[in-house]
Amino acid sequence: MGTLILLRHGESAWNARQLFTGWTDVGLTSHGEQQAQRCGDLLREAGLVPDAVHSSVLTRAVRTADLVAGSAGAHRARTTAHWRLNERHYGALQGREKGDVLEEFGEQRFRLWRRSYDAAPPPVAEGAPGDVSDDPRYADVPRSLLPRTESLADVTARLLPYWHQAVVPDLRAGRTTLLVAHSNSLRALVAHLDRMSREEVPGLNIPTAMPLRYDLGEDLKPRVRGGCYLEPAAAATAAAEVAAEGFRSSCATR
Ligand SMILES: O=C(O)[C@H](O)COP(=O)(O)O
Repeated sequence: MGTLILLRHGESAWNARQLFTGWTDVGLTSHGEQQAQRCGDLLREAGLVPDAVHSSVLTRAVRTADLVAGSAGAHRARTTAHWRLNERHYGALQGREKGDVLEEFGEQRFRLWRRSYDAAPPPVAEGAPGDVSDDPRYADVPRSLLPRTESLADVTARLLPYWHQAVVPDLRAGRTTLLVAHSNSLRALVAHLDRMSREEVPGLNIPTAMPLRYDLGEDLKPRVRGGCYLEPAAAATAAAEVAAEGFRSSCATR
């Protein structure tokens, strides 16, 4: 089996402002671009130059994948972008500041919407910003499959067909396979690979631009549960920062 590298895109313009993003198509900040290039360097130094690259269709992931492949020297890698790897559709929360949502709805609801397995935020209304049914980028996707909100369970259900049909064959062919996606599409995949219980899922946070290596057996079971970050200490710090998003310190200024 080839090695799997999971990577959340570099910092996006809306990550920097702590806005719920979901399917909103925002670009990387210059810091995010640098992070992506550095990830490519890390992969090259670790001997993990990708043979195959999969990303979502959202610009922040596509751009990250390009930058990583470029700096890793993966010039012959086959790259594919697919909507099934997109971020979770964050429904009516898209565009809202995380701290404001926490303040308005309280911690319990905020945590439920953000980190539970089953709960979905309120959907966007038909035709409202965030409704992608008329977006030409998704013209080939049956309308019934295009979400207006999603729980992590919904993300898992739409992601797994792509995982089995497109990513697993690369791994079985022995390819080093880079999958560039998002906070919640990666949480869905990690929870699936690690066979996480519902109770474990809320504690899982994926930092931006931290390559996470998985070596899987023929049965697709990870050899090391949770995988191995190439930079474990930095990844743990960054994951704790992700978990704390929305919770403003008492001396924060707005
Ligand atoms: O879509 C988003 O808002 C970001 O990708 C992060 O999502 P998170 O708050 O669930 O980590």
